[in-house]
Order: sequence, then C-alpha cells, then structure tokens
Amino acid sequence: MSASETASTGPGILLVLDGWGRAPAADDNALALAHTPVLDELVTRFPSTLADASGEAVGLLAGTVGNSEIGHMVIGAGRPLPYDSLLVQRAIDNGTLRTHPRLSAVLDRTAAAGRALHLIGLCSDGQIHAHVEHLGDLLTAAATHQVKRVFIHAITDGRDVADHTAPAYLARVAELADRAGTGRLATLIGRGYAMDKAGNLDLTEQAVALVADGRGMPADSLDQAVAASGRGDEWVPASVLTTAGSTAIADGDAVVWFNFRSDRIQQFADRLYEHLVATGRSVDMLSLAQYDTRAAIPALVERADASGGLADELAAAGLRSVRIAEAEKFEHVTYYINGRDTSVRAVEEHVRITGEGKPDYIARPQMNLDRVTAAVLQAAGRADVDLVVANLANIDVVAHTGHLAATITACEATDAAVGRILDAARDNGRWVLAVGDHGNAEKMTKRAPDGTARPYGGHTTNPVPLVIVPAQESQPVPSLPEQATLADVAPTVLRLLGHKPGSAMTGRPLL
Ligand SMILES: O=C(O)[C@@H](CO)OP(=O)(O)O
Ligand SMILES: [Mn+2]
Ligand SMILES: [Mn+2]
Repeated sequence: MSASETASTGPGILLVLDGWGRAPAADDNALALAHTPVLDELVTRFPSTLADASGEAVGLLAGTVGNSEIGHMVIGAGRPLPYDSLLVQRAIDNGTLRTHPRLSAVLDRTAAAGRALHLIGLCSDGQIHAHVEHLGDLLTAAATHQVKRVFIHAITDGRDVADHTAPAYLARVAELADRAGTGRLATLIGRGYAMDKAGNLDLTEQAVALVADGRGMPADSLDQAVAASGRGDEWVPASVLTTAGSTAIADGDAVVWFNFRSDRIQQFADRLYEHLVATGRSVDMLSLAQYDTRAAIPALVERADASGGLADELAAAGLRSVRIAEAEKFEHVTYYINGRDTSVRAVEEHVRITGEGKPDYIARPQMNLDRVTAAVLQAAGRADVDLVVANLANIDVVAHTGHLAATITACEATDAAVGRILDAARDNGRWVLAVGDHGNAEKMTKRAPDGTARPYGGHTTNPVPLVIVPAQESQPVPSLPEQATLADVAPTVLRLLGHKPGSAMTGRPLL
C-alpha cells in the first residue's frame, strides 16, 4: 500500500503554530518545560516529521534563522523562495548593488549638489530585518561617488540578536565607515520605536523627529545613548550624537533605507516621507529591497516571484479557504502565505482578531487565543469551507519577550487551543496539518561572549514539527518521510484536499 493510497481526501485545517521549533529538552526549552499533553501526543500518535524551516531549505543564506515572512511565504509557495536577504547578498557579491544605476544616479546628484546622504536601518546581524554588513556596501558606493557628508541613523536591535549587544554592532558600523572612508554615526534609536508595525504612531513619530529634524536626547557618546535605555537595546531612546554636528535632513538630501524586510520599517518610512513632504523638503529616497509603503520608494533589489502558490491553486480549483489569525500574524496567513500578493481571491475569507488596548505579552501570554480558536471552530463547522488556515501566534510572540515563565504559559495555552481544534476537526470530518514556521520557544537563552547563558527571545535554526492528523482516527496513516521542509506543506495540503501540487511547486506531498 503506497502512502498516497492511504491518504483519504477532504476538507481540512492548516494550523501554523508560530515559533514551534524542536530541540532536545533543556532548562531553556520552554516547549519542553511546558505541560503540553496535546502537542506531545500529536507527534507520538500521528504521522509526524521534522521540517527544515531555516537556511537554504527555505531560500535564506545557509545557517540563517527562519522568520515568519519567509516561513509563511514558503508554506504558501510550495517551494523555497530566494528571500530578500539572499538577493541583497547576491547583489553585493556580484557588485550589482554598489553599481546599481538608480543608486549611482542618486549618489551623483547628491555629490554634485553638495548634499548629504542619510542611511537608515537596523544595525545588527540578526538577518531577519537587516544585516549591518549591507550598510558597508552602501558606504563604499557613497565613497566612490564622492558623497562627502554621509549620516548613519542607526536602529538598535536586542530582539533578533542577544540584548545589550548594540555597542558591539555600533562599533562595527564605525569600522565599516572607516573602511569605506565615509560616513559617521549621527543618531540612534531602539527598534521598539523605529520599527513599530502596530500603528503606534507616537513611537514612530519619535524616530521621524530624530532623523528628519535632529530632535532627540543629545548624547556625547554611543555608550551614553545606549545606557539611557532602561529596557535594553530595543528601547534605546531617540538620541543625537553631539559629535556628528547638524544631522537633520535638508531639502535636496538623499535617504537610503537599508532594512531588507519591509513589515517593521514601512510605517517609519511612510511617516518620514510624509513629514518631509509636509515640511517642504524634497529628497531622493531609495530602499534596499522593496517596501510595502504608501509612498513609492524605488528599491535597489527586486523581489522574487512567488506566484503559483497555494492561494492560486485553491482559486483555480474553486476551493474556499478561511484565513484566521490575530493582528500580530494576520498578514502572515493572508499576504505572505499568498506570496506577498494583496489581492483577495473570490474563494478567500480573512478573519483578523484584534484585542483591546496595547498588548502586554508577559502579563497576558494568552493574548486573544480564545477568540482565534473560536473563529477556527466556527469556520471548521462550515460545510462550504474546504480549508481553514490559522496561525496561533502565542508561542512566537511571547517567546520574543525572552521571558521563560510567560512563554511556558503561552505554550500551555496553545496546547489547550490545539486540543479544542483537534476535537472540532474530528467532529467535522477534517484532517489537520499542524506545522511550525520557524523555531523560537525551544531555545530561550544564548551564550554571551563571557560564557554565561543570557535570556534570548529570537528565532532559531531548529527544525519544526510537522504533523498530520487524519480526518478519521481509524484511518490507516502512513508514516511521513524523515526529510521534509516547509516547501512540502502546500503540496501536502493540496493532496489532502484531493488535488495535485501546483506546477510551480517543487516541494513534494508528504503523503
Ligand atoms: O518580530 C519580528 O519582526 C520578527 C523578529 O524580528 O519576528 P517574526 O519573523 O516572527 O515576525
Ligand atoms: Mn513566525
Ligand atoms: Mn517571531
């Protein structure tokens, strides 16, 4: 009996448990420490495997941690997609970034007019939103085009990399500027302000005032600025380095954003753009990779084509899907899983669950999981819905706080929610494919240079569990291949729905 002969087909649920990675039990593995009877039983009782969700398997550079964007994009596309970070790195390696005609034109104009270039981005090597080394290539280009005044507006991290590492990355920025022979650190601000994506414009405006107008706390040194944060690198207050002189953006200056990932920089980019226009300053603005901004900001590196994925196949087959997540991950089950495509197909319904007030992930690790679960149960009970796609955000979102106890609670809340969803699936004759999008909560510390383990809220390179629960428990279920990647999810989902994988998909059905 071949695997495919045993897989009966019908409606199902694709459940993404965000940040659900697998690592051996350890005292910093929140998933192993949590009491999770449902998740434990899932992987022992039903066909399961571990899927690669990081590095080359999903279209990242080898050894790079996975992230929610590429994770959901690959889950949807059914193939690894060369991610923006990889495309930027290629453009650096083959010299096409620093010689890009669009960049060259802007730098020439800036130099000829005696104007300043402002480089804005996250300074770390977390490689989820940015890589500080990319800045080095832009500085080299600026030097080649003889731009004399180059200001670096650094955003400090502490989330994708260990906290309290900002001084080391800022030292690297200074080295890169020295090496290129141009550029100086002008301003500093934590990503909590500059990279808010939840519409908290009060945070964004602090970054705008800092970069556009040089308004922030004066700091005589980097260390002084970083030390002014009581909440680590993410929340370094808006600071102007007094050593840099006047750093405000003037009419005719140029701005280049060097984050490659859009989601957390686009709010700032839009607000800065609008503020400059409103104050009569016309600037050339470019971004390293394409941003989803209201403002049309030309990019230096184009996106990979992600069409022909699950959404297109579902639409072609006339299969109805309902996408459900809370605000933090809503774009992931819609826009990203659909290949960064904003169109909503006729057979698609989107359910965005929002909470009240500002979320406090440590005090309320349950977030809005009850309401997400209720929406999943409701959709699962509808006979006209072929596929429910839901993201349970808690494990990842809470793990980002680096708070072990809260993350354990998030894992336990998720476990209970999965239990309810499995019951509903069984009652409604639905199969469930549960999968992580990248690791996070299974590793809550990182070793500091002095050898001590420090709390760490970032993603990991660990594989993620992938489990298939058949619609009927009595159904014979084949075991899954030992090797799998996120690219296999869409082909497997289509197979379970009774369809062939899409022709653009290189992942394989696991059944
Ligand atoms: O919060 C974010 O922006 C990143 C980490 O920087 O996480 P994710 O990829 O899960 O969105
Ligand atoms: Mn994620
Ligand atoms: Mn995350």
